[in-house]
Amino acid sequence: MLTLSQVNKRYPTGDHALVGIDLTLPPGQVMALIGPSGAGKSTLIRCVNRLVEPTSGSIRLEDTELTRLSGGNLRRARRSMGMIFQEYALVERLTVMENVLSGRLGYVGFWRSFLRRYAQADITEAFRLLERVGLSHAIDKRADALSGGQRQRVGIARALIQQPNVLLVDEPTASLDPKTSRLIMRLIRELCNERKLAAIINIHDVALAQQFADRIVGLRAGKIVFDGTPQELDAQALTTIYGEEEWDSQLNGEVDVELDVEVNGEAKERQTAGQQVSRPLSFTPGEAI
Ligand SMILES: Nc1ncnc2c1ncn2[C@@H]1O[C@H](COP(=O)(O)OP(=O)(O)OP(=O)(O)O)[C@@H](O)[C@H]1O
Repeated sequence: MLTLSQVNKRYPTGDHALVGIDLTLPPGQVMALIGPSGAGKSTLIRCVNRLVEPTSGSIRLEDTELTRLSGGNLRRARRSMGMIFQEYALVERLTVMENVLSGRLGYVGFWRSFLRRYAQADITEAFRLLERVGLSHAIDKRADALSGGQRQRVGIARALIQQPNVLLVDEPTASLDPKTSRLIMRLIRELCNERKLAAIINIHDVALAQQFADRIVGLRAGKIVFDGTPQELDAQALTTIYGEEEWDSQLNGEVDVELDVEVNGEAKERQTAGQQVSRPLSFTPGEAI
């Protein structure tokens, strides 16, 4: 169980990025964190693993108060939080297998870590995870030879080999095409189910959040303004989170597509075509407004 109580973050610049955040994440729950650019989503995730220092408040993971930890205790606590990043954060010149095994570095002693010597059990687990994420054919490939979707699969396997209690996922699909984005979100969802693993996923794509999360939390200007199920995220809730927009037409799956049609290679005519799309519609409010 992860519990945030009255968490505030004020950056030295004066930006009040988080304002009195109260949030409890039960075991096994997959929570999507949505909200406009600058709402504080990344700050919230980074306060949990202390990449960003909260200004005040309490963050507890199981029985451990994370905000008071330092040194070795903080390192040990971080092992129980798997991070998956938008930019993958792989070591480019290392192979897929080596990148996954690097998730174990927090567990091995200094010399083993320095020499990158891993226990046989870790290597066996890395093979198993790579098979699970569909990369068993690519274990010897260098990270810089992988596609975006493959890189994110490596990032997922590396986070899981830590045996975390919670996954902190920061815009996992931001650099991926729509189909790969869905595959990655489905994979994260399935792995959380299989391992009864809780996750906070910072994501801009509302449709993906609705499809793959158990719960959606909406942030606006550092405050929680929505906390509910994917079904409860209606046009009114989206307006509260993102501001006025024609959410109903988007949620009902009808969009007007304006087409620029070239006639004889020269004159341009503007046409509007009503297009029916099946739910959930993939739209990204951060980009749309
Ligand atoms: N290192 C920093 N120093 C100063 N201000 C910061 C820093 N990081 C973030 N902020 C500010 O804190 C607020 C929240 O930013 P944050 O990146 O957490 O939002 P976000 O919801 O993740 O945005 P996005 O969706 O664009 O990534 C913004 O006003 C931002 O300018």
